[in-house]
Amino acid sequence: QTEKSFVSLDHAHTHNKIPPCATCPRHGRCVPKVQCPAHLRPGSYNPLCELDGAVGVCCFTGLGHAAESDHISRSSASISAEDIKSSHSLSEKKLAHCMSKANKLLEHSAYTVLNTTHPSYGHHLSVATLDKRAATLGRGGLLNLFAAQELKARQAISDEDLELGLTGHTDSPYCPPQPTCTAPSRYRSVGGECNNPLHSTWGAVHTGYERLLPPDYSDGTWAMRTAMSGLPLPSARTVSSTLLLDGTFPSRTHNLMFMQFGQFIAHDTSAGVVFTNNQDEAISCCFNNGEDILSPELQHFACAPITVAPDDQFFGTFGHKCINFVRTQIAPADDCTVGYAKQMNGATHYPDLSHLYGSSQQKLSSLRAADALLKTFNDYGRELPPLTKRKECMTVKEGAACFESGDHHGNQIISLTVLHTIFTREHNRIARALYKINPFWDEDRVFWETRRILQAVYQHIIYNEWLPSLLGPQILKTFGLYPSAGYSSAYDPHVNPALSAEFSTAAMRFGHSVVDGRVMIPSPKMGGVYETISIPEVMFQPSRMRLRHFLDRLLIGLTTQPMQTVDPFVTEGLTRYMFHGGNPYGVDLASVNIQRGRDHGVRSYNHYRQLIGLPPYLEFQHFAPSAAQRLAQVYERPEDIDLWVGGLLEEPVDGGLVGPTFANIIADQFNRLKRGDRYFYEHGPDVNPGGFTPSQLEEIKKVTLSRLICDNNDGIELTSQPPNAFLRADLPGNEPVPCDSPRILSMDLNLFREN
Ligand code: HEM
Ligand SMILES: [Ca+2]
Repeated sequence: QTEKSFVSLDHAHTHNKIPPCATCPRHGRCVPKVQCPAHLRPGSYNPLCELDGAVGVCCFTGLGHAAESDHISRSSASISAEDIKSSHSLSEKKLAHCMSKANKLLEHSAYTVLNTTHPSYGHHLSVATLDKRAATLGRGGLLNLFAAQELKARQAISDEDLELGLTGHTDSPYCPPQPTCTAPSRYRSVGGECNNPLHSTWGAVHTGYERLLPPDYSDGTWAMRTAMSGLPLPSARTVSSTLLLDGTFPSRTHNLMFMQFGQFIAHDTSAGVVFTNNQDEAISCCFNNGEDILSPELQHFACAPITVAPDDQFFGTFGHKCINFVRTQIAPADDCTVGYAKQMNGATHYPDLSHLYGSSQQKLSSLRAADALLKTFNDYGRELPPLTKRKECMTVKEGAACFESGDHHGNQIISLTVLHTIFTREHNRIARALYKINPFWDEDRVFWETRRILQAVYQHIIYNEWLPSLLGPQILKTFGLYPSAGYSSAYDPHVNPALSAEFSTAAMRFGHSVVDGRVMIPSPKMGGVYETISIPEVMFQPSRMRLRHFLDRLLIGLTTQPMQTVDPFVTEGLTRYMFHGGNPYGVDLASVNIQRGRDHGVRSYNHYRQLIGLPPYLEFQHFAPSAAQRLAQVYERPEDIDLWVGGLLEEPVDGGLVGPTFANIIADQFNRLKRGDRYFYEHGPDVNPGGFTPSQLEEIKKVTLSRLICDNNDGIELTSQPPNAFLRADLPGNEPVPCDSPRILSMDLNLFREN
């Protein structure tokens, strides 16, 4: 009874027609609820307010979890020097113990190292980094975490302080090196440092994901989430196989290019870095390729294998009881404080094409060619990304091609490799043009100017084309995501742009639901379909890129073929056969997503409903009847439901593709990636050291993804494009037009002539 009345009360609160106050008292700011976690805290004072046609809350704490008064009264609470000293020495001991155990495991490599022919190796390739710096920082992150655990055990930090992040005066044993930021640079740094002059590491590579709500670790610091009852949660595989079935529901409006560009953005902004063993090899947590869970003595401390039930309809038939899963490394806090675990992002958080240019100077140098160009592989006149010598592909076939990229997973699926190709070619196209326009510029100048322009073009495509067709008009307005007429005045140096754990482990993974298990390769000249590819055949196997007609045909296919709708249906290409290579089974991405959310301590779905101002679902019956029964079959209580699962079950918001919970989490993220990025393309020279002139900005804003496709295809079969590259080509008004049509504008690079 009490629970029910809480729901209806909350409902009334959300749907108040006229918010009680239009302006906030006491210098509070009116923000969307998702950006003010304090409004959920008992006793917190956050009156409602009007926000561009939506209801927001007056916020006094910003994105911090703690209420205003907590900060003032408790952040200065000091912990005794004695406690800090012993926490440091104990954490050193604990780390040494972990490392020595990990070293011992090397002696049992037949069990503890993942076989490179196993499907999970493809998963490993997707989430490991080759950057040596990550390992050093990851070790520091662990050391600091162990210190926090020790302080908690001694009750020197209370559970609540830990949860609210009130450890500001607690020195950590490891302090990450700080970048030195000299005079503001006209160009974004490669690793994302020095964007914000006051917080030089905000948004930089190898820093932690932030969170919208305090974590739900079962020990308060790092242990995987458990059920409300304290029992283990249902196996991620059981949730996946019961709730996330295969099914084909093509979108009536959006095409596969929308899906593919989404993954492209995801890889730019998010690349969780998993632990590797002490020789940088892939860790195996399963026995004999999945026959069973590895015995605890042989498990690496970062193992969190997914249990497969014996009656599993798919993996059970192979006698599997285990899906490999390795946890994400922890990033040390840049202000040298201890606290709960924040996972490490191996990409720069900004959408800055770090997956094209790399997130380190070293990587960038390896990708650069002479004359300000990016290296390419000239395949009989067709420019492809450079071939890689690293073992990055899942095939050993003679003549197989595999390509380099700024990150390490440009080959994950061939349609992604296609976008890497288009952006590599666009870089080289712009660089060649700038050389002609500014013949006195040196090579470096041309390179960095080209990168600056291409990053702007790409951000414009995200904010002008991709987001609007994802989120619907109301959310775009509320979160200020529409491009402006001229410069934007949104920059706010107090906004941390870092990705949220909720965005990267759940909301942005809506994309896994829109993947189609089959990609049609049309045959434009003959009409009809030339080939239908089952997607696992082209994961880490991009050799078809070398076929003369392939790129053009796939580009046409991606704009023609509908994507799948956002719903609880995920193709078997991802849930059964992903990365199968030569094996009859692959990895289940849906269970990996669920396990990753638990690994990152993401709270359960209901917490985020409340965060965005919706009533929690306290009974399974609150969900659609088809889902309710299945949910009740696997979860003990509705309060246990994983965020990614709950989000996929929602009906889309008006004019958008995802439900309100994902829409708010995604909108918050892109709002912070705009307001918290000094180099955001629309920010003028008053704040942006790389700001464009008004007329240059006007040119940049003419560019669409269709323009990029028109300018960088092979010209063999592709001569026209739908004006909106993310909508189906058979949608009235979006029929393909010739590439020189005024409906697909070009930017005039002459505006970039230096006088
Ligand atoms: C096209 C086929 C795709 C494949 C094979 C694929 C595969 C994967 C894999 C293996 C991971 C790592 C999972 C983990 O260990 O946590 C991942 C992560 C992720 N995927 Fe996908 N994905 C695909 C498409 C997409 C799309 C279309 C989107 C978005 C629109 C997307 C968004 C993400 C995000 C945000 C992550 C988290 C990245 C990180 O921080 O590690 N993916 N995907
Ligand atoms: Ca980036």
